[in-house]
Amino acid sequence: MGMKAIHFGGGNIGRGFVAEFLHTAGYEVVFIDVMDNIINELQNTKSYQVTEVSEAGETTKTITNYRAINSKTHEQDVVEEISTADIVTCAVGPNILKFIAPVIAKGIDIRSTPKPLAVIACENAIGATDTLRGHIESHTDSERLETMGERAQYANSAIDRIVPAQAPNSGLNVRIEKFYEWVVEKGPFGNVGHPNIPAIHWVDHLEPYIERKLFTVNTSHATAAYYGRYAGKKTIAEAMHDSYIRGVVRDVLKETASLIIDKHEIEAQEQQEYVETIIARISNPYLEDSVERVGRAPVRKLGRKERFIGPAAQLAERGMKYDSLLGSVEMALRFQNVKDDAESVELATILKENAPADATVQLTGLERTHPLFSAVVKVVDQVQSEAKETGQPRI
Ligand SMILES: NC(=O)C1=CN([C@@H]2O[C@H](COP(=O)(O)OP(=O)(O)OC[C@H]3O[C@@H](n4cnc5c(N)ncnc54)[C@H](O)[C@@H]3O)[C@@H](O)[C@H]2O)C=CC1
Ligand SMILES: O=P(O)(O)OC[C@H]1O[C@](O)(CO)[C@@H](O)[C@@H]1O
Repeated sequence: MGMKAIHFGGGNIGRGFVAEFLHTAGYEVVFIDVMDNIINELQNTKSYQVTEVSEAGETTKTITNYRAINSKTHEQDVVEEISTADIVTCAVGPNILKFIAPVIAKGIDIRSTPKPLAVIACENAIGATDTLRGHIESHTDSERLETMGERAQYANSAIDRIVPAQAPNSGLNVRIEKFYEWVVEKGPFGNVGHPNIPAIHWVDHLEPYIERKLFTVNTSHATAAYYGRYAGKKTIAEAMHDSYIRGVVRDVLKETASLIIDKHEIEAQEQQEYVETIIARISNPYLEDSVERVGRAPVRKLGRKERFIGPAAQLAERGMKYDSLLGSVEMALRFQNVKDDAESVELATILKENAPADATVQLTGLERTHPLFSAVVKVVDQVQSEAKETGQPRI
């Protein structure tokens, strides 16, 4: 029998990144989603196209050999597919992991195949597979936990590829950048060995890769989005074309680079080259990526281990400079009441209903005794005061 991958989330990264590389590696991909339109399209087509766009032109790949199941309406089918699969991946968003865990737990529990299932969460978050595993284990009978390792192995990953929102008439087809990076820890697979997926870079220690990625790509991208929206820019490319915003992004990246070089002993020259690649990537005018997509979910992005507070906290602990990152935090706090973004409404409510220190704790999870805490409280206070004066954040 051929290899089978179950992939949760038939969205942009699901179709344009994970499924592409699973398909190339020879897997049949079974997409699981909760959106009727995506499931229907996947069920009613035999192929879709992934087009890489860059100044060098366009390259198109055709993805075939997939099926799709709606987990909202056909949960038992999903459980059975998981029980005979080789790998489970997901790209649903870090906040959704808890919702997909129960069905994965049921599928793992009834497995009787000799090889354990490989589970790899593909989200923009540190330790996303660990988070998913925690939810799966909490939906597994305690007496079954001891033997879980015979049925499933869990590996964290870092994924990087810019997949903007797609044009409304594009159906399943996805336009993406050429660049990609998929790094996964290999230790958890032990003697069983990791899955054979050529696109994956297997490493012993993931932390340097995921921190470098999150604190360079995502920090700079989100900084451009929040400053860009504040300045009335529509796309990230437009924001990066603005010399002031470009300068701010560079200043922020100097701070995160100093952490990455100091903590992970990455050579300064290597980090500088990485930074230049990322600035070129996020400035790509062919991607038409909106500031709202890249800024989406500001509450998650202001989190303790996330792209701003994560590096700023570590810099503060080391007595190093972090004030440009605070500028990004300030702009993120102004991403309030944005259309179709529930977290931007939640952000506005939290800022409205709480004193600065309480709002800081609630949003960032920073400990009140942390060396970064008072600096963030000041920024929160500043944004709240503007709203009190004008009825809304300055924008
Ligand atoms: N778009 C990008 O450039 C990148 C995104 N990522 C990460 O990949 C993840 C997905 O992002 P996108 O693909 O851009 O988002 P998306 O919104 O295009 O796709 C998410 C998909 O998950 C589905 N979904 C939601 N709840 C579900 C559930 N309970 N069960 C099954 N499916 C469910 C949605 O219907 C949607 O199709 C996020 O964690 C994001 O941070 C990482 C790198 C790049
Ligand atoms: O939901 P998030 O964390 O913004 O994830 C999507 C982000 O990931 C990236 O693709 C980088 O890998 C950004 O382009 C994009 O904004």
